[in-house]
Amino acid sequence: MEIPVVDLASIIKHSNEEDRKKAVNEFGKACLEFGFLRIINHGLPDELINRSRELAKQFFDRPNDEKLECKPVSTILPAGYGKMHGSFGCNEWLMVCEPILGFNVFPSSVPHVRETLEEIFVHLQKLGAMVENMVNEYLDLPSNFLSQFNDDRSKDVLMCWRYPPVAAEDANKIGREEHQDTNCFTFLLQDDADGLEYEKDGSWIPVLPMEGTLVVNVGSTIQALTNKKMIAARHRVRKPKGRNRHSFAFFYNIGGEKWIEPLPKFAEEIGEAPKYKGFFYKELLQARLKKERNPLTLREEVLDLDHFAIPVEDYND
Ligand SMILES: O=C(O)CCC(=O)C(=O)O
Ligand SMILES: [Fe+2]
Repeated sequence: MEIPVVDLASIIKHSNEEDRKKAVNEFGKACLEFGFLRIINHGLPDELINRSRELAKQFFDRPNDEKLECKPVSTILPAGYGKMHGSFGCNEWLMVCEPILGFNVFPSSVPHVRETLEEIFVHLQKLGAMVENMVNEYLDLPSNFLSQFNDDRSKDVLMCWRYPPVAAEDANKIGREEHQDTNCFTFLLQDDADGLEYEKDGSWIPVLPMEGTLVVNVGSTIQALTNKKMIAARHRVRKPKGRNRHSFAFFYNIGGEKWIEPLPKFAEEIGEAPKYKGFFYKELLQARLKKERNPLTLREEVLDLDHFAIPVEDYND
């Protein structure tokens, strides 16, 4: 089933109240029913998107030893270049963090790559705050509740990905393992290579590239806070055929010290048992990151939100 497309023009332009409410409603409903949607008229300039894509591509085209010089300098947030070495292929990434932190590492051989990727980072961060406010309104939470709860922007991350092409016989194999994003909201900018799929009611459905749109998906943190009203849909990426696939994934994150548990409004206050135990966000994140960076991690060591689920039979205890 095609994911919904939500037009954000009325939100960006602060136009009439009726259109604004309509957009908030459509956005919120898509988070409940799909956990995956597209947005149009999202306010990100086309020119900036194209420039960012072009420079990320130029970076990945540089020789290996030059890319390796962009290895992370910070152990807190490993901004910089990395490459996977697992059965899912040698996907490469360039991780960009909040520019003010000063952790970002870029090659001097690609002029303007820093300014450009840090510029799109800031735009995506604003979009994240806007979407968070829309969801806050849709869920009828106290004004600014989510933005006050999620008040640390230093953990936001932009991942620029390159999925290298594979031999013909391997095409269509999975190049990025199925997962839920752990964060609040993710914004995805794909190039024109297909491969992204999301899971709905047990089926895998392609999210085909569509120029002018940004894909948004809900993360596990929002699923837990809403007691599974909003869903963090699983997604995965198939290996590209005969060419590289590039994408940007911007993670509107939350601080590791935040205690995440279903809000009473979506549990006790409406007579529903909480579906998750409380946890510190970092507990969920750490096991995921370990897996991503160390292919030897065993599957059973990887935590996802289900790890904190309260079994149904315990609901009424
Ligand atoms: O490359 C994509 O389209 C998806 C990337 C993704 O799911 C992620 O980075 O979490
Ligand atoms: Fe993801």
